[in-house]
Order: sequence, then C-alpha cells, then structure tokens
Amino acid sequence: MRLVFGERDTPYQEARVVVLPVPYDLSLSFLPGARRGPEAILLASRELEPFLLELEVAPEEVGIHAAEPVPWVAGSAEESHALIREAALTHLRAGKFLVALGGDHSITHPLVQAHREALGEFSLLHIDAHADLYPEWQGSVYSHASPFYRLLQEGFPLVQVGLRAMDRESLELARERGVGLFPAHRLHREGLPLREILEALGERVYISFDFDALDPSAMPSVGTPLPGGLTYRQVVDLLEAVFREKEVVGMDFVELSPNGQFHAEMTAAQLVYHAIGLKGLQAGWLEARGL
Ligand SMILES: N=C(N)NCCCCNCCCN
Ligand SMILES: [Mn+2]
Ligand SMILES: [Mn+2]
Repeated sequence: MRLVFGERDTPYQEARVVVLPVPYDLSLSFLPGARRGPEAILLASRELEPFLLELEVAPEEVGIHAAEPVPWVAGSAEESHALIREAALTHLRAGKFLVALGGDHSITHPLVQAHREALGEFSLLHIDAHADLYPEWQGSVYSHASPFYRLLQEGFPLVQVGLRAMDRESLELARERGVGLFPAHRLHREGLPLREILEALGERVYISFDFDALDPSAMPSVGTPLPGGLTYRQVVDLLEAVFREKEVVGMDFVELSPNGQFHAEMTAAQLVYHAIGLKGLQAGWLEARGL
C-alpha cells in the first residue's frame, strides 16, 4: 500500500474508490511520455491538502486505494486492452468506483467496455482538445486518436466538451450521429452552456478527461498541446454541475506527459482529487459541513 491523495492508506476491502494506474502509452501519435503520468499524479497527490476547501470535505474519507498498475503487452494493443478491461472488471465487480489514470487516450475504449459489462448502459462525457473520432490513425484502429470512433460504433451516446481540433470527416460523423458538440471557442465566447451540456447527457455518465482539454498555460505537460484551452475553473465548474445532477459511473484522466513542470502534476492530482470529492458528495459518502 502507499500514500495517495492525502495522508490515508485505505486497505482495498475498505476503499470505496480505486485509483487504477494504466501506464499504457503505445498509441501516442506525437510526444511520448504518458506512461509516466499515473505515477506522477500519485506522487503529487501526496502533497495535496486532504481537506478540500472549496467543497468543505476531505475526499480521502471516502476511502481511496491505489491499485497496482495494469501491465501491457509491448507488441499487441489488443492484448494490452484486454488486460485493461480485465483489471477494470475485477475492481468494478468488487463494487469499487474506478478512477483510471492514463496513459494515452486509447485506454478509454477497454475501460468503458468494462463499465458497460459491469454496470449496464450510460452516456459518455468526453472533455478534450481533440475529438478522437478517427476510424484509425497512423495505421492503427487502437490509436489514441480513435477511442471515441470505436465507442460511437458500439452505441454509446457521446457529448464532447473543449474541442479545438477535429478533421472535417469527424465533424460530419459527429453531427450525423447526434454527438453533443461543445467546442472550446463557443465556451470562451458564450461561457459554459451547463444546462445544454447536462440535457445532452443521460442520467448515468462516464467521464473521460484528457488533460490537453486544459489550456497549455494551465497544463503544459501533455503530448499534443493546443492553444485556446479551458481554464481549470471551467473544468471544475463543469464537473461540479455534472456530479450534482447525474450519476457518474466511472472516470478516467489521461494523457498527462510529465516534463519536469511539477505544477502541472499538482494540477492533475488536484483535479482528480476534486472529482473524487464530488463523487463522494454525489454518492452520499461525504457530507459538506459548513464552516
Ligand atoms: N492527441 C490526439 N488525439 N491527437 C490526434 C492527432 C490526430 C491528427 N492531428 C493532426 C495531424 C496533422 N498532420
Ligand atoms: Mn484525447
Ligand atoms: Mn487530446
């Protein structure tokens, strides 16, 4: 066991939340390094204040356990994805709420499949600079640019927030399939259309967060940065609204690529911890006591 997210080691049996490191990054298309993301977040998480002022709760009180990292098979994305699916299913069948840490965005496909197998149907909230709707990229259907194409094909309702890059075919596909599109330029011009986003989502939601959704000024440690990103506040306000009105069934946070800028790793850890606090409040595991 090791210290994560605050100062409390929670044994697996007692933990409600399992943080699952998934250091797979063989599907990246540009800068390498996302395999070091999970460990960097866990290391930074030890420096966080356990009590979260904004929520007036200590998310660690839900009981957080960091699982062993999921191994991968160097020559096979399919076998690596199977290992991810199996690891996620193990924890979900044990009744844990899963927070997966990537690793590249291709891991979301097996993670979401495992959540459907264990928990039934839900919609996807995808927060990212990139639509990741390519049928394949650089010759692979398992690219980090393709998970949401796969998931659309498998019938998941999809809402995408924070987009700054997609090709014309992906835009046509998204519109044809009724994807809820909320690109970053609209958010900057009009503010967060929270009501619209919430109406576009179902009652049960899986959240997939790509750290490059944040503007590089807030998150400089990602493999494919793009300008015009979201602020930390916009992301927190979006998450708070979703947790307040929806049942969040699972989450992943992907594409952190540590490059020596430790503030980025603290930002990543703080966001994950904040989201765990929101899940604790939504699920009734935590109660905010006014100061
Ligand atoms: N982080 C990601 N999802 N990146 C996807 C990259 C897809 C193609 N970018 C444009 C390539 C221009 N040659
Ligand atoms: Mn992505
Ligand atoms: Mn991205």
